[in-house]
Amino acid sequence: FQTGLPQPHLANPKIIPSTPPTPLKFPIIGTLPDFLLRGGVDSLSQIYTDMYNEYGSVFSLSLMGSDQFVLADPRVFDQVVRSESRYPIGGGEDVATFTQFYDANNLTVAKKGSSRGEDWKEWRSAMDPDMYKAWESYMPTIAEVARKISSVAGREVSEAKNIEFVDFLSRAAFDMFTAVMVGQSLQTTDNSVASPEDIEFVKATQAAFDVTGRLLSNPLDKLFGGDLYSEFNVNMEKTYRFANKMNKEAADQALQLQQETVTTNDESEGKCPIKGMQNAIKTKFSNPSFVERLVHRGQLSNDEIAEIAAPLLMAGVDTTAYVMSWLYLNLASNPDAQAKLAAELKSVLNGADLTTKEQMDSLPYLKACIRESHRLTPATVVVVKRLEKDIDIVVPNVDGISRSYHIEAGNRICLNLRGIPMDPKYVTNPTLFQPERFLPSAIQERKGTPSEIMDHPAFSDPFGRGKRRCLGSNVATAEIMILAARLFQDWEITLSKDSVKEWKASQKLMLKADPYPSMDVVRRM
Ligand code: HEM
Repeated sequence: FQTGLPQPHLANPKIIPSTPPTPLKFPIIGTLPDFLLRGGVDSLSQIYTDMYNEYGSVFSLSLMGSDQFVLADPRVFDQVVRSESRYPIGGGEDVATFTQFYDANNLTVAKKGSSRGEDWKEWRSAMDPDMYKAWESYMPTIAEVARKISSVAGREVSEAKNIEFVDFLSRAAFDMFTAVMVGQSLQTTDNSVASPEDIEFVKATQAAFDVTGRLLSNPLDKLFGGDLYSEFNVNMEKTYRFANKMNKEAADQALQLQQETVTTNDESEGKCPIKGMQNAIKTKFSNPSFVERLVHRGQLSNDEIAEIAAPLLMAGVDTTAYVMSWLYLNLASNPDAQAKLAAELKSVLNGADLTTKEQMDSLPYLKACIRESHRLTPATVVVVKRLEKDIDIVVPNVDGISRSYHIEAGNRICLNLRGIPMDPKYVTNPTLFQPERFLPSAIQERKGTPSEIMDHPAFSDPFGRGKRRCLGSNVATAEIMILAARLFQDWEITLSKDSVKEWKASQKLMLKADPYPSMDVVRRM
């Protein structure tokens, strides 16, 4: 790799059409034997590092009919992102458990989110304003929930030992996201108030999510996973029913309130409905929830708003929990980094909640911890794009020669998050958790050097690239930062003395430390 890569095009005679190196490939099972020999899904992280070390910047693998073309360089990967049409294919389309459930239950609006073409575009345009763009407005709500979560963390995890810290994080993700969605938190982190029905809801959602992960990532479960499909359906049904009811009640309430307010204002505003509506929104909904915003926007019916609850919860809760689980594991394993973070939080927030973007921007060490956690322990090993049309990918100047690779529509192109980010040529001491490498001064220092590649946006977060980038990326980032800002101001989070000392990154729907060590949550002095 070189910095400032030239960007040759295919007419350049120095570009050699090539095929990517790949392990021995068999009919139907593809490169599965090599994959299993390298350790299979339980060694996924290591496999992508090992293959990068063995094959270099480009290689391919093929698991049970699913071909992957794996790139190390984000600038090369961006050729795929730049070639996206108006309607790129999203990852959701491959999640068969969900799409089959939507089909079987005739859930047309939910299905649109993981489809493509105009259906997806219409769905995404209905969601974007109130989720992707309005993220900042949810910060105070999230901060209020984070405060409640933090107030019971020590009791629930360490004193009463009601719950392991990693499960506490999952429930925290639930509490925060339901508050964004319907305006009030389910408070599943607090055993003294959580209803058994709510806890059941969390468990069913996690179970559906985990089964989906096994079916998606384990090529053997894909073949022999009949029972897993029925396990998925049982849990998904529970989740769907609960989430649907939660959203429908919130939407109906919002609509009723809106109608009442409009009527009241009609009387005082001489029956001007627009003025009445504006007043309704100003007075009754000074900080509306996502569902209330959708109701006010009037693009979707209340039944449609209810239908999207389960898919969004599925997409938004456990994903956030997985990412947080690595962040807290890294900070518990590196007490010095945690102490520096606590010092930054104290000096910037001085006990206050994190409620504004300006505060967020004044917490460079917290941002660096999140960024470094994503480098060292990403929740997924690759960023994936499925091709809508054939493409010729040009990989410039490997061995002094540029190569082009013709990849056909329908195949997957991946950016390897375990290649360059773990390569000592680009990152010093890559196996260590060192947030300092992502402080603004360090980023500035590596400008113009080969290591600058680490600061490419495709490496910077786990939310994907291009038009199908995660709908909830901004809200999830806010949730992660706000909760960390609260918990690390209030508590010291450490690995329990008798806890396991080693774990591996095991593949569920995303990677999770397995076994996840026990943690203690002790009041910070
Ligand atoms: C840290 C937490 C999260 C991670 C790591 C994550 C990851 C991702 C990734 C990688 C994609 C892109 C898939 C693709 O390229 O097709 C995606 C899409 C999506 N995410 Fe997230 N996500 C997170 C949180 C959330 C939240 C909170 C929501 C709730 C709104 C959400 C809703 C979605 C939806 C609806 C899509 C599909 C977007 C589309 O196809 O247009 N995610 N997510």
